[in-house]
Parts: sequence; C-alpha cells; structure tokens
Amino acid sequence: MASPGALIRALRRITLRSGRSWQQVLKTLALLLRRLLGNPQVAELIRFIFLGTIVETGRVVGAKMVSTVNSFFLVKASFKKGELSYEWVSAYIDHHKVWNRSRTFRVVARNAEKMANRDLAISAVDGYPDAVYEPSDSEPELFHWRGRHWITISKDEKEGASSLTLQVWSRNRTVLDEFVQEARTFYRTSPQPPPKQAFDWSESLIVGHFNQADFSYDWVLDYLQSENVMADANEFTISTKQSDAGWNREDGKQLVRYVPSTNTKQRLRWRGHWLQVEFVIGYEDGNGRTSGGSINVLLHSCEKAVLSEFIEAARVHYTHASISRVTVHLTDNYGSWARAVTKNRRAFATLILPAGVKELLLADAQEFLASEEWYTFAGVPHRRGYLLYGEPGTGKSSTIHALAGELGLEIYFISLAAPGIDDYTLGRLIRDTPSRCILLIEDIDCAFPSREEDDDEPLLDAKGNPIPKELTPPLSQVTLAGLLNVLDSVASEEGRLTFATTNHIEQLDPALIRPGRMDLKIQYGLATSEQLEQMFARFYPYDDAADAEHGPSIGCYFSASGARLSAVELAALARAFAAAIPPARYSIAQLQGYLLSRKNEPEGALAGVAAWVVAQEEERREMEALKQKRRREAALRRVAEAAAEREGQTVREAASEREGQTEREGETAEEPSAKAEEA
Ligand SMILES: Nc1ncnc2c1ncn2[C@@H]1O[C@H](COP(=O)(O)OP(=O)(O)OP(=O)(O)O)[C@@H](O)[C@H]1O
Repeated sequence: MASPGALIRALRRITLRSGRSWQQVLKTLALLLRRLLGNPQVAELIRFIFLGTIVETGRVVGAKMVSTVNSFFLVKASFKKGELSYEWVSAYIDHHKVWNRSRTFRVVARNAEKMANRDLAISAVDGYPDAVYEPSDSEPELFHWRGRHWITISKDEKEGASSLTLQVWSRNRTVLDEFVQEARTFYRTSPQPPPKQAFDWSESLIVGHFNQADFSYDWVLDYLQSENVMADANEFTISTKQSDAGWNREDGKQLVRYVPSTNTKQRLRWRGHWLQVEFVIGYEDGNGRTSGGSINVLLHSCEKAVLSEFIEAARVHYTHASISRVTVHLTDNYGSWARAVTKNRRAFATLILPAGVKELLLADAQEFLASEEWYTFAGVPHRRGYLLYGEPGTGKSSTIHALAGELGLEIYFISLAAPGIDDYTLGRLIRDTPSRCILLIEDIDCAFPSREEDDDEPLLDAKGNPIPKELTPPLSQVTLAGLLNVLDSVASEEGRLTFATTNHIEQLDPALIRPGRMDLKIQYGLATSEQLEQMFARFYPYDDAADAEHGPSIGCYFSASGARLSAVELAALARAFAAAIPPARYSIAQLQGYLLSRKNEPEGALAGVAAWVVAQEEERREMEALKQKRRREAALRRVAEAAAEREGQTVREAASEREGQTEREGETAEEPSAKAEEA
C-alpha cells in the first residue's frame, strides 16, 4: 500500500506533467469514479463481491463452530479391515442388524445358513446359494445403542480397502470404550465362526507353525482329525488313498476321503477359543513321500499358555491313540525325518521263535528302560544295542515291530543306503529323535559290502553287461567311522534302543558289533520242527465257540468228509505237517506264503506240502545253478581281462623294445660320420 507522502508525490508528478493543480486531478478522479458506480453492471459486480465475502466468512466461522461443538459432543473412531478390531465391531453390528435399514447394497451369492444376520439374505433352503445383501459404501446408519446412545456408523471403501467409522454422540470417550469392549467380548464368545483371516495377525494373535519334519506335526494332524476340524470346510480334494488325512475316516470302508484343500483355512472352536487351521502341502520326493509341509494354527488368543495347552492336548491324544498302533518314522531324500506311517500293532504272541527268545528280548528291553537311574549312577551311557541276524524271512523285522508295540515306543527307521544319508545327516537324524524310542537300522551290512561279494556278483546294466566297478555308485555315503561315531555319540544315550538287522553278520566289521554298540545278538534261523508245528497251529487254531453252521471260519475247520476238525485232530495235523518238512531248510516267510494259499484247509495244506517241498527244492537248484553260472562268467571275465592286460603289456614291451633298438641303430650309424668329422 502506498504511503500518503508517496501519493502526494505521485499527484505532484501528474500535476507537473499535465500542468494542472492536484485539486483538479482529484476532482477528475472523483468524477470518473462516480461515472463508474453509475454504471449498473459495475455496481452489481461490487455488490456480488461484497456479499460473497460475507457468505464465505459466515461458512468458515460456522464450520469452525460446528467442529468446536462436535469436539465437545462427538467421539469418532475408525476401524480398518485387516485389523482384529474391525472384526469385533463388524460382527457386533451385524448381530444388531444395523445394516437392515441400509438402502445401498452389493448383492452376492452365499450360503445363508452360515450367516450371522439372516435378515440380509433371501434364504431359499433348496441347496443352492442364496442372494445375500452386503452393505456397500453406504449412507451412515444411526444405531441406537443400548437404547441410550446414538452412534453413527458408516462404511467406506476406498481403493479396495474397507473401513468402518463410528461417531458416538457423547461428551467423553467412555461410551466408545464400552462399545468397543462389548463388541470384543461378543466376538470372543460368539458361537459364530470368525471370518477366515488372510492377514498377518501374528502381532495380535498367537500363530503356531508345525513343520512336517517335526514330530509335533503328527500330533497336531492326528488331533485335528479327531476333532473333525475340517467339517466346516467348503473346499475339498477328493482322495481315494486311505492314508490321506480327511473326512470319512470313521468308516474305514468308505472309498473316498474329503481331504482339506491345501492352503485353505478351516476354523474350529477349541476350549472356548477359535482356531484357524491351514494345511500347507509339502513337495513330493522321488519316493512318493512328501516333506516341507506344515500346519499353521492361528489361535484367537494372545496367551502363549493356550498354545501350550493345545500342543499338550495334541500330544496326549496322539500318545493315547497310538497305543493300538505302531508309528514308524521314515526319512526323506534330504536327510530329514519325513511324515510317519502307522501300522496296526502286532501281538508279540504271534511271533514264532525258538523257546525263550521272545521272553529274553522283552525282559532285556524292559529292564533297560526301567534302569535309567542305575546307568546314571554307574556312569554307563544309557543306551542298548541289539543285533538281529540270520536268514531272510525269519522274523527279524517282525520282532522289532511287535516289541515296539509291546513297549509303546515309536520306531525311527534309517536305511544307510538311502539317498541323502551321509555321516552328517545320520548324526543330525539321530539327534532329532526323541529319547525313548527304537532306532532301527535294517540290513546294516548293505552299507559296507565286503570285497569278495563285490567280486563275485558285479552289478549289471540294463543289457545285462557288468558295470565297471569304478562306475558303480557306492551303496552308502555313510562311512564305518561315521556310523561308529554316531552309535557312540551322546545323542544315542537318551534311553534309546538301537536295533540293527543283517542277513550277513560275517560281513560286519567287528568294531560295529562289539558289546557296548551291539549288546545283545540274536540269531534267527530257518524254521525248526517245533516252529513249523506252532505255525500250523497259528494258521488253524481251534475255537470251541466258533459257529460251525456257516462253514469254515477262524477256529473252525472241516475235514474232506465235511466233519468239523477237533482240537486233537488239528494238533495231529500240525505234527504231521512239521514232520513232512525238513527242519532248518525254509524260512517262516516261505511257509507263510504256502499256507496262505490254503487258509481254510488244514488237511489240504498237509496234503500239498510234499509237492511244495519238491517244487521249492527244484527252484533252489535252479537258483543255485544260475548263481554258479554268474560266478563262472564273472571268473571267466576276470581271466579274459587279465589276459588282455597281459597281452597289452607284452605289446607295449615289444614296441618299446623296437623303439630302443631303432635308437641304438641310429646311434651306430651316426658314429662313423662323427669320426670322419673329427679327422
Ligand atoms: N518268526 C516269525 N514269526 C512270525 N512270523 C514270521 C516269522 N518270521 C517271518 N514271519 C513272517 O514272514 C514275513 C517276513 O518276516 P520279516 O520281515 O520279519 O523277516 P526278516 O527276517 O526281517 O526278513 P529280511 O531279513 O528279509 O528283512 C512277515 O510277514 C512275518 O509275518
């Protein structure tokens, strides 16, 4: 703004230039202004500007006053989707049917049965999805809460993100506090399942990840199945594999199972808490086993104690359920424990072994497990090794499985020749097993083959040609030193029973089977007469209570004449059966194969056994001849190789001899000329 001095100076300059006095200039300006104001359009414009200024000032002052009043009487809170608090308020206002008066909806197709507020659905109960009204970005709704408080609720959806805004008409925050608290309690105790969470709520809720490589995975899987957690699921994978976890388990005869689709979220109410369970599928290794999977359990709680309680419940359930089963843990191709398989427990009584063997083994293992304190006291490592050796099919593996069932222990099975198992992974696998279990190393000799056997039976390629030894892959990456190390390690001292089986004890390094590593060695032989008789009696028992009306059944067999065979007659047949077979010539597995073909005919089994023996002997001769032939071929091959090697050597020697001679002749030819040069 120009100062009065400057104005006077400007007027003076104008008067000087125009040659008029400044009063005359002022007069002219006043005249000009009057003429302008006299123009109605200019006057209208000036009035408009004046009025606009007044209205704008009024609006700003009014808004300021409203916000000041609001801040006195309105409490505002917003809830963003993805936050647990959004779910509380959302579920609570759904329950109070706040949106029922809404006039803007999004119509979707859902199962109305699963809705909290059925008023927003046109329920048809015809097995087809219902039309459901979902409040969309709508006008605010007034909620008269508890009949005392007015709450304005609005739903906003911007760029895919939803939020709820609450405005509580109140002087202070107390009403909002009460509202949020009530919504929270309602949500927590509601029988309505919470919506499936796709958000990371690990900051507000407890999330437990159970990895397939860990044993807790099996506990949780088993437990969740027993709780039928997946009953509420909408997405299934249909499986005909009876080993798959899923619905229809109760009825073992069902052909298909509904397996929860992987990466879907299932909900379950557990001891007053909601759980969300997600099954994450692993990847399948070359052997058809899966690994790398997990079960993620999201607990609607933030107390770690609830998770511990859940895990403990799963563990107890698993242990209890496995009383009638034996669990065998297997390794994957990467040297980790993969998912376990369970087998029905085999009764110890079904083992047919020479008198006293079963009792000795069971008593020894029981005594070992019961005397942990003594081992600590005596400073002796609390571990025990058993070596079961002998002919194939004589019951070594069966004994270990039956013993595991009897002692209530799980089996951790390691094959030293399996891919991915080396000294390092072997040590890790053993460290990862729990204390008090059976560690089973089957066919321990396969890992360290003897040299002679190698020479006798070379590996053949697809065309039947022998594979050169340097190209033959080693049977195991585990070294003897590595295995001994692991057997002696502290990890093996946790009350573990180590069982090793072999068909060739003579091929084992004495260091491997010395006491301290293998404390009890039991030989399994081919069936003795006594065992043969017992076996016959096991296949054809006599049961007085069995109903003879419906033909042969367990404990009830008939003779060729149609009369029921008595206990005495069956015993006589058993003796005759044993007498018809040369003792210590066949394994129980071989005889089992024969008897299985005559399940209900004890007399037929006896009648056919002589022919079976003849056929077995014939087969044995053929096998022996084949073996001899391969040995001869291997020997001839070695002779031929040696001859070729010798011939090659002779040729090389002759060539080098010729070379030497040529050189010598060259030297003698050069000599005279050299002498001539000298002269
Ligand atoms: N002593 C036995 N008592 C009862 N059943 C037996 C006995 N021996 C073998 N069998 C039966 O024969 C089959 C094979 O037995 P098992 O696998 O235990 O033999 P193995 O000695 O471990 O053989 P391999 O050395 O080849 O592993 C099983 O079905 C088992 O029921």
